[in-house]
Amino acid sequence: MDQRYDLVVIGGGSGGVRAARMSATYGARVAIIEEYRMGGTCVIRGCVPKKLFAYASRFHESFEIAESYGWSVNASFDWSVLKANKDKEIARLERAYTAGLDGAGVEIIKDRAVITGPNTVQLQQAGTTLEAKTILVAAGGRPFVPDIPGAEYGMTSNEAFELEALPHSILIEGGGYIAVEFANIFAGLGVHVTLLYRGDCILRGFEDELRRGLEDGLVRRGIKLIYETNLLEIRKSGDDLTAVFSDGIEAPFGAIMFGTGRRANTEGLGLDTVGVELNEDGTIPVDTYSRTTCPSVYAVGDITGRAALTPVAIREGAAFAETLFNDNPTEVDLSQLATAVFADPEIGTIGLTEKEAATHGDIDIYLAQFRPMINTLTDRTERMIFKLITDGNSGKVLGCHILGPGAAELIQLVAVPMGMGATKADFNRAIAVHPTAAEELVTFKKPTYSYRGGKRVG
Ligand SMILES: Cc1cc2nc3c(=O)[nH]c(=O)nc-3n(C[C@H](O)[C@H](O)[C@H](O)COP(=O)(O)OP(=O)(O)OC[C@H]3O[C@@H](n4cnc5c(N)ncnc54)[C@H](O)[C@@H]3O)c2cc1C
Ligand SMILES: NC(=O)c1ccc[n+]([C@@H]2O[C@H](COP(=O)([O-])OP(=O)(O)OC[C@H]3O[C@@H](n4cnc5c(N)ncnc54)[C@H](O)[C@@H]3O)[C@@H](O)[C@H]2O)c1
Repeated sequence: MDQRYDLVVIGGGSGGVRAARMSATYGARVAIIEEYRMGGTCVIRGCVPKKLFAYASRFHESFEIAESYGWSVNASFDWSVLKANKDKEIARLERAYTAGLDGAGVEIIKDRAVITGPNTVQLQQAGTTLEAKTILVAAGGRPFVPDIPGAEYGMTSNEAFELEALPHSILIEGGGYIAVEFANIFAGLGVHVTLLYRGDCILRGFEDELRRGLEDGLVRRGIKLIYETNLLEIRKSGDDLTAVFSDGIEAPFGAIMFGTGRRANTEGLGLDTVGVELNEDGTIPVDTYSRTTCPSVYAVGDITGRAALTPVAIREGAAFAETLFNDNPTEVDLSQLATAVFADPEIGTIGLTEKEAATHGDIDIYLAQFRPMINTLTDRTERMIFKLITDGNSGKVLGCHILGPGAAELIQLVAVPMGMGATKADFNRAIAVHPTAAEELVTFKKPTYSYRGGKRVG
């Protein structure tokens, strides 16, 4: 076999697959190397199975509301059915990803790759070496587990997707996306959940009202929150695990999960042999064309530490292929990123938070908090939140933050006018769709309050 390629891609996840497929479509001879399953984190043990589990966990709430609308529901839940159906769907997606690469003429290699030179990649099992004009590193990341005694008894999101049975209770450490989303999933499926976070409120960096609103939602769903505390040790005690906390308290749980962040898969990849510099956290610094410090080596996706989101990895992979194999230099603009937290209630967010915007000049804040209509026949007091942040002079929308049902879908659409530089007047030109929650975005008459000269007024 002739093993010389225009491009060798390391990692068959969101970024690598998109780059490989597009580059091959533009006529490049491409090989992609994947050591685990084609599709990577998002498809196999990230966004997709997580969202399927989130759907499963939400039926519980719907059944509760249903009674206020006259329905009687006698429901039970079987984890093994959900797990089997999830596995089937993930296997289908994996086949679809493989077929897409095949169809584009990409050579798929199942092995572990190590870079051995600026133009060579070694396959660890096969023991052979591939030659490539360009190497694209799209090897993603893996869960980070704090180094504490008994950490091996805990699990991460990887194992949470493969559980044979649900635990009776779970302690989840962390206050970010994964910890919060999994706390919701497990609670919605009937597990007693405790969320342990070292800070003073979940989702640091998100808009304050949304953090507090989601926190209320978690508590309402029976999730116990422990703040400003760390997990110091895990001990096995019979079928359970004992958690030892930094305040000296010990408590038993059916399972313990770490949602304590992720690290780039740069270790043992041979990057040092070709002079690719790394950031302190192990990610690969790249320029706006995804170039590393070695001219023949590029990097996209989570491994670059830009933004660990699937659509970002895909956009970076596509821009790489455009630049190198379609003679169309394309930079990736990550200045306005919409993102969602698939919890209950849901968060959708884009642009500057109030705190960030207030340091940029005069701004106006439009804030609405109300019970979503579906709750009105129920005794649920939970509120929906819409916050728009606009430039005090031009009216340009700088940030939009939504908490409540459908927030992820809503923020996707808000991202379009915001990308076009829309102002509040542009939003107001749209006639409301009634009765909807999102009509708030086009019917705000005047700011709820403002900042002038960095000080809050009104
Ligand atoms: C639980 C969870 C939920 C998530 N939910 C969302 C969400 O809802 N929305 C969202 O946008 N993002 C979400 N993400 C993030 C998203 O999954 C990642 O941003 C995305 O998968 C990154 O793609 P990537 O191509 O950079 O890397 P990956 O998808 O991680 O792919 C890297 C691949 O490289 C392989 N690999 C690594 N080293 C080697 C080697 N040496 N040789 C061969 N192969 C190698 C790995 O096996 C892996 O398949 C979630 C992540 C997790 C963990
Ligand atoms: N809905 C989505 O789009 C989605 C969902 C899941 C993951 N993701 C992506 O994956 C990335 C990783 O998610 P994540 O939740 O693992 O990371 P994260 O950075 O969002 O959260 C990590 C949490 O762990 C805590 N932590 C870190 N080190 C710790 C330690 N030593 N001890 C105790 N606590 C510690 C942090 O304070 C933080 O609260 C996210 O940043 C996001 O980009 C996105």
